Amino acid sequence: MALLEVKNLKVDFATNDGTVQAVKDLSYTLEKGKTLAIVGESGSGKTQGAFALLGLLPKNGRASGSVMFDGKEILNLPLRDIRAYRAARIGIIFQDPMTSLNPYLRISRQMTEVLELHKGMSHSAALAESVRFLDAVRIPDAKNRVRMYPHEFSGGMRQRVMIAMALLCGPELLIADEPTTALDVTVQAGIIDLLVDLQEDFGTSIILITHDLGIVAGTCEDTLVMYDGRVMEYRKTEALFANPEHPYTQGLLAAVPRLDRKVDRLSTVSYDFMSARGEA
Ligand SMILES: Nc1ncnc2c1ncn2[C@@H]1O[C@H](COP(=O)(O)OP(=O)(O)OP(=O)(O)O)[C@@H](O)[C@H]1O
Repeated sequence: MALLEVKNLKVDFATNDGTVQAVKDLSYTLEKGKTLAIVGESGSGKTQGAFALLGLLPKNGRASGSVMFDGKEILNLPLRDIRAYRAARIGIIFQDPMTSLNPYLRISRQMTEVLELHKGMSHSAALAESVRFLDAVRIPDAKNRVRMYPHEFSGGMRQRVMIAMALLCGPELLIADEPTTALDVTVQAGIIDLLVDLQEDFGTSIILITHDLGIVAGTCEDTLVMYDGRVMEYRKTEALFANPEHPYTQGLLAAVPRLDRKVDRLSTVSYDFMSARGEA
């Protein structure tokens, strides 16, 4: 059974000028432990299509269609029911870590609260677990840094903290919405590499939302290309890169560093990543 099955998802927004159809028809399937990239230009409906799964749409938004998670319909569940899925079974990381991190609370407090609430852990066990997760996302000196406030971390480190928080309760699915867009290129490579490693270690399924096809190759098994709220192309990433069928995908690929230079690009990324390990 698939972990996530999205069928004919639609998202509409009521505005003063009428209805905006942000997502017109979105269907895909994600198996356990697999990684799917959802790619498309700004405004194509990637984010709202993911927010709809978790009941995170803005107030004027309405979703219809079907979202089966682990065999159960979760679309439009009452808030208290969908909250049981958020964090515990489905984690989300945003482009800007400060969307999820409270600037006024130490990281330790923010992480331990989640574990105490969702896992019923004692404070000392939750603190030890928080340090373990900060270690897992390669925050040096996690034992001491856990006491810091978000602003005391660099952008790349804050993104790592948010990944640690999203993984804390062992979610089966992690939705990463443009997780590296705000970061510079070397730090981006480190974060993507980290996600791939964590996916292997924790067996978490990942949906990676991005406008950048360049970070998808070598990261995600499947790629779904969205344009104007619809699926343009949905295939194995390798096949899509080798032979893009849809003219829109061909255009997106043309905007990525040239395919015939792919090997150069990848080796540059891995080189950058080595130096990025000591980053931030
Ligand atoms: N609250 C809202 N009211 C009306 N329209 C909205 C609202 N939120 C989003 N939209 C519209 O929905 C469409 C899809 O937005 P969405 O954020 O999903 O795009 P995206 O592909 O994720 O783009 P980006 O990469 O810029 O985040 C856009 O046209 C956007 O203007």
